[in-house]
Amino acid sequence: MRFIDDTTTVHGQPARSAVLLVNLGTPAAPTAAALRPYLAQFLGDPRVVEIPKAVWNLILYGVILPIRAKKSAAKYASIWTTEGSPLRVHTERQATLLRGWLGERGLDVEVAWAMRYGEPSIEKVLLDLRARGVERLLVLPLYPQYSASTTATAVDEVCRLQQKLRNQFELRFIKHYHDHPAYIDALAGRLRAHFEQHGQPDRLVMSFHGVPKRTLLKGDPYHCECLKTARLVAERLGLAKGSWLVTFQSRFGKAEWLQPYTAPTLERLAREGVGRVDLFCPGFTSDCLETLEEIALEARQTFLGAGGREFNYIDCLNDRPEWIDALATISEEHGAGWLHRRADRAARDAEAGRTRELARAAGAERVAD
Ligand SMILES: C=CC1=C(C)c2cc3[nH]c(cc4nc(cc5[nH]c(cc1n2)c(C)c5CCC(=O)O)C(CCC(=O)O)=C4C)c(C)c3C=C
Ligand SMILES: [Fe+2]
Ligand SMILES: [Fe+2]
Repeated sequence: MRFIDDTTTVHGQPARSAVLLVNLGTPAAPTAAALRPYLAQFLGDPRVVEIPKAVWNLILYGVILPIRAKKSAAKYASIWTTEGSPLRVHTERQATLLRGWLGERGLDVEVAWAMRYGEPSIEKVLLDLRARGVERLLVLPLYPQYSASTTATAVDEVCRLQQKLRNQFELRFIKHYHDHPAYIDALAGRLRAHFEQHGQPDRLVMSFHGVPKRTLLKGDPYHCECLKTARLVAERLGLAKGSWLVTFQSRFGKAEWLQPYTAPTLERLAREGVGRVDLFCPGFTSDCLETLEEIALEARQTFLGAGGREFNYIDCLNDRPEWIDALATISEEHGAGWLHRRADRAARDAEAGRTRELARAAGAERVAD
């Protein structure tokens, strides 16, 4: 048996740590050709669509992909930037900034980022970290609320690769941080800044990505975690009861998803005479197709078209300092006493030197230079 790290593992590298940010993934280009493989991988994941493979593959390849690839490509084209897909741009920026923040806290860690679907794949990034001597890996999915369709599949994928490594990582996973004070503070800070600039709306809508309702009935805690996040944010800001509500967006397929749905709720609010709605998506840590197109463009039209007077979309946390600080705090807490620190770097380097000598003496072929 040949393990996939057999060509990358070397002896005598200083032990290193890394934080791996994992996000959902995004197509490489806003075209139907790029959407097809991305959607096929995403919607072909049995954690995402829980329909028996034989049946689902017929529907996916026969009906969904031919239509959706084209439709979604047009939507992506409407939000694409000169730097690429917003989700990718924000995720990369978060990783770069987080590395600096962790360094300031005395940690000696790399920060890598990977996508569950598309590129850079978890496989590619893990092998790269392996080759560079990363030993301890803290996996931080960029989903504050745990769901089987997002967090669990990212964990599955890391574990699938771990099975293929001769020299495995020492792993820690962050399951969720939907109620972590640093995350709640970052959300509250984002909203406070918005209200200071624009005043208070008649209604604040906090819209989360939906999931099929049956996953809640089967025990997925996602719904409860979304509600808790929203309640804690409202409490932190002292929002009056009735001035805010939670909705769920991005429904896919015909089955019932978590309710209330975002778009029909906006229509109802407009019909009831609510003049100004501000909409925030606390579960999305980066702006992406689902916020920039579905909410900032489409939902706005829905609300205004139904008679609403003013609709303000509030940007996600993206690269806001409070958010990067929260990511640093969450990483530091989960990696306490475990993630390597700058202070012991020299000792680790010296130790690696001794290991190299012994490996050479034992005739090991691959030794770090
Ligand atoms: C059965 C289908 C889907 C489930 C379940 C689902 C859960 C889920 N998704 C996110 C976050 C994001 N989803 C995004 C895009 C997206 N989601 C689905 C379907 C399901 N999501 C599709 C088909 C797509 C692709 C676009 C489209 O064709 O509509 C994105 C944006 C990606 C981007 O490139 O910008 C995010 C982010 C969560 C958090 C979640 C469950 C909790
Ligand atoms: Fe989604
Ligand atoms: Fe959508």
